Amino acid sequence: MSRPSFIKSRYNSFRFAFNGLAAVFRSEPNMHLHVLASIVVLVMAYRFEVTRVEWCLLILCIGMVWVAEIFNTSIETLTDLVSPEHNILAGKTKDLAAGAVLMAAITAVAVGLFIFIPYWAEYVKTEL
Ligand SMILES: Nc1ncnc2c1ncn2[C@@H]1O[C@H](COP(=O)(O)OP(=O)(O)OP(=O)(O)O)[C@@H](O)[C@H]1O
Repeated sequence: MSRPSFIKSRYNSFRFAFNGLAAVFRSEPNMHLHVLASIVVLVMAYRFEVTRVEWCLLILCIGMVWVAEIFNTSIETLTDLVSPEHNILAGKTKDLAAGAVLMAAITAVAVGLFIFIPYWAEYVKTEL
């Protein structure tokens, strides 16, 4: 059997990765919440004209939460495959993965508050 060309195999890698992204969006209600939160944050960042460094921090936080959720979904899927029956270690594995998402989300909220509180305070002072 001939090996696929370099370009074809790279193309397939990207296609599989996008399939994975699409699967998370289809199957995970939590991902819909992350997307909604990301849109709210990006709109606020645009509205308040945050600095270039603040844009970078916000985008990093959004990416961190999305990546954590995608890994969480991957770990849940693998755990269900390996241990469909009740098992303490399977439960611990899923709890750890969910804990990672929570930690990422808490970090993102903390960064968001540090960035936006001064803008909110300025808005309240000048507009209300
Ligand atoms: N096979 C199992 N053995 C033991 N406990 C399990 C098992 N599967 C799930 N659990 C427990 O139930 C919890 C929820 O598992 P579930 O697979 O429903 O995740 P989920 O609620 O869909 O997570 P998410 O909301 O992140 O998608 C786990 O965190 C774990 O504590």
